[in-house]
Amino acid sequence: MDNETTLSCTVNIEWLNPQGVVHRKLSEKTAFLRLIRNEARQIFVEVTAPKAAPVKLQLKGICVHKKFMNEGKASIKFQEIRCTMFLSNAPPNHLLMFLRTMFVKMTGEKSVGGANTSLRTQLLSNKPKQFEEISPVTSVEVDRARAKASRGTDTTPSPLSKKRKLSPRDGEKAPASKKLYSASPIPDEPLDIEQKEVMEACLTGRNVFFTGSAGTGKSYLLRRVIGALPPDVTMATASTGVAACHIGGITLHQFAGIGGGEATLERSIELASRPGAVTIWRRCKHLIIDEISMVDGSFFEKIETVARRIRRNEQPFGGIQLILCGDFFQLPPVAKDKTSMKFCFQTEAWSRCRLSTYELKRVHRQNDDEFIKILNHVRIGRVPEEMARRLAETSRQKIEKNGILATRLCSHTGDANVINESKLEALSGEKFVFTAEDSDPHLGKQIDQRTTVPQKLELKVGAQVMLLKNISLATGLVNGARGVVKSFHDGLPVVQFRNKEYITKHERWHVKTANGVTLTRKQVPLKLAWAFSIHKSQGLTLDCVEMSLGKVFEAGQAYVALSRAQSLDTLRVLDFKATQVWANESVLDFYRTLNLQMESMRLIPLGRKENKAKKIVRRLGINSKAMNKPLVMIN
Ligand SMILES: Nc1ncnc2c1ncn2[C@@H]1O[C@H](COP(=O)(O)OP(=O)(O)OP(=O)(O)O)[C@@H](O)[C@H]1O
Ligand SMILES: [Mg+2]
Repeated sequence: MDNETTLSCTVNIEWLNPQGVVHRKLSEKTAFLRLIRNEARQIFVEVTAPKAAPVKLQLKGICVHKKFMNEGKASIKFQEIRCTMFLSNAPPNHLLMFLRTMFVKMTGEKSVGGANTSLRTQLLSNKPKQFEEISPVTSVEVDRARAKASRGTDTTPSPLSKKRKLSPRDGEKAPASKKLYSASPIPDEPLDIEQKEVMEACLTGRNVFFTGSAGTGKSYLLRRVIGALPPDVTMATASTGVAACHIGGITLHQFAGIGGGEATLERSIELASRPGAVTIWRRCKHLIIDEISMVDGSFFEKIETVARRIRRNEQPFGGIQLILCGDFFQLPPVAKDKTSMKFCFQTEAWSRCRLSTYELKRVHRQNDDEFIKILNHVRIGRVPEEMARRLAETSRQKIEKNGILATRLCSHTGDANVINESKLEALSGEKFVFTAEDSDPHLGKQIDQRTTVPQKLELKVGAQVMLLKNISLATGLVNGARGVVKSFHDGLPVVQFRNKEYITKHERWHVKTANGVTLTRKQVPLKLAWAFSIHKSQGLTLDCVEMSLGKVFEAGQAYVALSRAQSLDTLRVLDFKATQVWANESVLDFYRTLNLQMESMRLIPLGRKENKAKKIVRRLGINSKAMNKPLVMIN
């Protein structure tokens, strides 16, 4: 497996002659890169591939193009030897770690007798010739490299900026790459122990389903799993557009290419056999689906068959690794006919996939124990009287701060739109209109489906807004932060957030379509936030929320709404009644069986676990119809 000093990916190397013509090439779909050091402490990157002789290139005077690092791509230009190495299809997080090690080691390298050792000194040296693998970076090295990089010393590798491309010998140092010199290049918190276990299972290639209550970090973990898999063969999807944006993916429907799923199986196979769709189906090795609770079981079954037929492989999903995540206690699939609706776990396809199942228990969204306890009861639809009273009491709370009003969560989408439009109209003052610049104006609809960034945004002073980009973690200017428009400066909105006033500027969003084309939208990072629908809020963490649950119409809808809040203090529930909260019976059965199986797994030695689990389920008379076959559990 890759670590900080090694990387597996596709590698293309081109050597140019003095006239700038390529005179030698190396092209390896799966190559292995290693950072090594010789006896003179010079650093090299070594490329090995199954059928080619190893290539060692000294990392000296290099320029690194890393703009597309998040897509698993980068290039390293070795200026002195006129050679460029193109890396692609690298797991983005591994690529980031690899480049960081390279930058830190090169920058931190002591120059006395080190990287700058002359050829003469080397030849005269009687040290035995040998290469050794570079050790992982330490925090001391990071600090030393950061300090040195800010001074722009000779050994600092440069990101390839526009300026350098024009005049590579201008001698001026490009700014050091902040991300690559940071203590933790992956800007998030470390995974907790349960999340790590799931991550490991996902990387072994097994089919995995992981669940857990709202806020246990399922989507967070999923983003990390996506970052650890090769992007060209990994399809990150979710059942809804908002959830897909949250993990930087596309909707499952967009991926499948069979329309809404109403077509017959034969017609669906025809649709998936069209040139664009078929390539995606054949290329895919890892299919990731977030918010699996909202995927209609019939659609899941259909795409499972389509996958086998298109890929001409009778293994479940035609041999694609499945990584599924979600909480079936949250919103069910949107179905016109409720009687025929089924959850994915009620299908034969689900059983065939023999999913290793995990449940995350540690809640990260809330850290208020009382609230977590209440939410756990709401989740299963059993709210004791004193908890119902506690929720009802929040109706009198004042949760507004600095003019930022609570976001109203509505059970119906139409209501949310009406509230936002009418509140904006009611404000006096000039209306400012911000129209997004799209890289391809004809594909604006596709960008709409892939981001929550509006094409047309109308604002006035006093408008309640939500931030749509991570600007600064330290000051709380993060995706989802709530604010109010204070004024306009040079035509751009100035927004008061909880702790900070911020003058917005245009930001860019890059989205990838199913066939790999990158589309860009440039817009101010805001959207109106007087109200959202509960369906659109699934998966989000919200700052300050208010709701009336009188009109909820789905099992789990009240749970989704309540669990968006981070604490009881930032929540206001108007007219709460315990009857507004209920769970679906099949879901309750599914989780009861799951818990029993998990419990039995813990008690019984490996090998006898499945039979014993079945026995327990039978003995307790639990309805196991919800699950056609026992799940495979991994301890
Ligand atoms: N290991 C972690 N350390 C710190 N914070 C974490 C960790 N995992 C998740 N979080 C934070 O917890 C919050 C909830 O995470 P996330 O949205 O992934 O939960 P979820 O299980 O997907 O919830 P939902 O079921 O509502 O979609 C986020 O703010 C996320 O950044
Ligand atoms: Mg989520």
